[in-house]
Amino acid sequence: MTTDILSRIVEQKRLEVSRARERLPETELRRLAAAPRKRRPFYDVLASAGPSGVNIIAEIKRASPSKGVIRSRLDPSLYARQYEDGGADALSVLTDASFFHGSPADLAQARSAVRLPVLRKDFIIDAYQIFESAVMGADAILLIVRILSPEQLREYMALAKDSGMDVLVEIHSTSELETAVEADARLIGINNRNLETFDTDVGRASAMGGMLGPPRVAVAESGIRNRKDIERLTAAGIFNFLIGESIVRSADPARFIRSLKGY
Ligand SMILES: O=C(O)c1ccccc1NCC(=O)[C@H](O)[C@H](O)COP(=O)(O)O
Repeated sequence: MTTDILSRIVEQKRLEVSRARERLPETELRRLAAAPRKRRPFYDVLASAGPSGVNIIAEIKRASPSKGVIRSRLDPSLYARQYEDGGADALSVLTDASFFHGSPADLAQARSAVRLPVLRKDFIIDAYQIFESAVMGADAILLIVRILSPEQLREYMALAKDSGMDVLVEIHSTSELETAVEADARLIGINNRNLETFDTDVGRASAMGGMLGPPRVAVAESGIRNRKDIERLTAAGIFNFLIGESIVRSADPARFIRSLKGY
């Protein structure tokens, strides 16, 4: 059942976008997206390591295709505040409802509770979703190389930039890394999760992290469980970490984030 998870997610997104277009035409959404909004810098925060030498993007994640429900009764404002108290440098919020039980409201609530920049984590396959992200108040969006053509990747990066949002470009392989570099992505997320088996292997990010240098900044994503994983990756030159499940499952997220940062 896992083999085709990304195709199933993409198929569902196509349906959702076409329904959303019926409710709110793209011309109207674009008009709303053009309204000036103050965005918080995402790339700038992650471009250099803070005093701990480690930046954590802490994720609000209720459920996932690989693990089912992780934490159903999750108050996004409360979690966001705990993440900020623990020293998280940015937030990631899953807004997909069908597979991750998230919502745009989760993003809005989390963002309004803290001063951290917020990444909208979703599966963007249509320009409509970029305007949606801008209206939602996202400071950055995720673009996944595997589900976009190189032309779409460039176009969506430009649209995000026009709306003042940063972009995290996600890759799973060296050939996708080439596509990201050709599109001139500055923030590149190396996903440790194998989407066929759902296994995670931090060795994937540690192998590819060394291939990136300034102004390109690497973010290790998925399967990071403890300080030991972080140390392994910092030794490979990576200092940004996007972490969901292990933070959400911990009894004390603030304390857990401190421990990830080595405090
Ligand atoms: O988390 C999943 O099961 C998953 C399955 C298919 C596509 C994407 C998936 N996750 C999205 C993410 O990118 C993660 O939430 C993020 O990297 C954090 O991962 P983790 O720390 O392992 O929760």
